Amino acid sequence: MYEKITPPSTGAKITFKNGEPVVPENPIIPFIRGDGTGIDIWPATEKVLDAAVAKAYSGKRKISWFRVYAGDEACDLYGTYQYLPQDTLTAIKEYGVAIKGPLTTPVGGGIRSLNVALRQIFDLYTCVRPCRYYAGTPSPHKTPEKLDVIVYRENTEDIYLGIEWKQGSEIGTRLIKILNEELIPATPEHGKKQIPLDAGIGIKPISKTGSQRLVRRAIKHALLLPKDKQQVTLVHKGNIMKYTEGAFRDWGYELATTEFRQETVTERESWILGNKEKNPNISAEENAHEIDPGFDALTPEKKAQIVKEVETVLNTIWESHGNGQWKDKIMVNDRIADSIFQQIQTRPDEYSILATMNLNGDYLSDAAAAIVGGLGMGPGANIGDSCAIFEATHGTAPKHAGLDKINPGSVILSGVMMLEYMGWQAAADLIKKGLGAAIANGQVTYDLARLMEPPVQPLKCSEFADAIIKHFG
Ligand SMILES: NC(=O)C1=CN([C@@H]2O[C@H](COP(=O)(O)OP(=O)(O)OC[C@H]3O[C@@H](n4cnc5c(N)ncnc54)[C@H](OP(=O)(O)O)[C@@H]3O)[C@@H](O)[C@H]2O)C=CC1
Ligand SMILES: O=C(O)CCC(=O)C(=O)O
Ligand SMILES: [Mg+2]
Repeated sequence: MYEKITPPSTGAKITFKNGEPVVPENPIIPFIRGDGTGIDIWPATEKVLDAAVAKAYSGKRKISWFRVYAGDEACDLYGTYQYLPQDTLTAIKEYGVAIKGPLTTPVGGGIRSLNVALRQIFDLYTCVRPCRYYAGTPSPHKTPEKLDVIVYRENTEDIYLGIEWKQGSEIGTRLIKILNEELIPATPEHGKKQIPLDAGIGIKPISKTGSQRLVRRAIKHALLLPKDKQQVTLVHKGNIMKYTEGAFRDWGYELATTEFRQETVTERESWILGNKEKNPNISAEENAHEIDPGFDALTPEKKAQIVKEVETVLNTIWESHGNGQWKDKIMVNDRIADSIFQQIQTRPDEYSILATMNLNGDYLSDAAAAIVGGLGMGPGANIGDSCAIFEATHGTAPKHAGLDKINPGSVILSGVMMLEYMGWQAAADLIKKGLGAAIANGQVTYDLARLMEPPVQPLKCSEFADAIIKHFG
């Protein structure tokens, strides 16, 4: 079955039932060490995860690690250009849950991202990246503790599908000509626009199915959060990209107000309901005026549309959501992408789950991680219906590779997410406790040490792992 790898001799497979993992006491879990700083981070992570599982379950549970290869390591073992060998794909498919270090992607040419390929091959359509603050973590922000968000990023489409043509390529030039000569002129809204003949071309597909399955998971997650965090914000640049990013927003609202009608309220609905609660005799027109500050300047058609929106909301959900009932529902709102980047800094406590398309989520998860201590503190998970691969938000950080210096926190916390996904909460809690205590004690790697006041002597990557284990208690 495998060409160059052998599964551990002990352990059993994780299986899936209705999209949920069924985990044996001794699961076999494939891991990819990763390029660059993977060489430092992975051993530290494995040590912490093993110690937590052993302590939490007194040796009754144990992970059997199965080393599989991708990236530079894979080329060393399997030969030139064998970046993602079939062995690795077979193992991940077979065992269902895996964890990986970062993998390098060259800029401007060369292979396409192996990280993205894994997400697409296994249809891991949800990328979950929580950004929360651990007490004592230094931050450039004054109130990092107010940020507690989870980026829910669509993980398989958008420009990450990787359908693009190089400037000057035969097909790219042909495509531009067809667009310029046939398709753009046939689309009146595009007027006389033309694409420069020396442009590179990329395709940005955003599908209704892809958007809604992501938002569905985000809403289901929100249902499990404490009441004050039950909110899903649809992040988009729909003012500019109307039929891709704007459609993502519209499909998100559509899903929320159909499949989850009893559980959700949209922000605009909450305003309409709130206005009627404050003034039971308010007319639909007055209500429309309140929810749209620019109402007076609108065209008659647009005004009529908003009045109709008010009437529809009151006719359809006043009974189930009115008289303050909406305050117990999941709030679904939306924010334009540039605005959310400043909002998570200026009003962090107003946000919870941020549902995004692929590119916006990629940017936003690094930005949010920076607020709570940097990329050394940014875990993640790629989740589908029958497979999950856990990995940090950050990349290979090549300049720090092999120095036993980098912060392993993000991959360790990705391991925590994996343990939680497996239902091994006691082990996950031990690691969170140990990590929090190490940080609060000033036992941190260089990235956090340099931000601390007064400055502390940084620990090595491996020493930080040991400090976490020591603080299990
Ligand atoms: N999922 C994946 O495997 C990903 C892979 N990549 C790939 O990684 C490669 C390098 O990308 P690059 O843009 O440099 O981004 P990186 O995330 O690898 O590193 C950028 C900087 O972030 C900081 N950083 C990263 N990881 C850590 C950590 N564990 N602890 C503390 N600080 C950290 C470092 O900052 P400082 O030096 O200031 O301390 C580092 O120089 C590229 O090939 C890219 O495609 C990128 C993202 C995700
Ligand atoms: O695959 C890569 O090289 C980069 C991907 C990335 O930045 C991410 O998923 O956050
Ligand atoms: Mg990224």
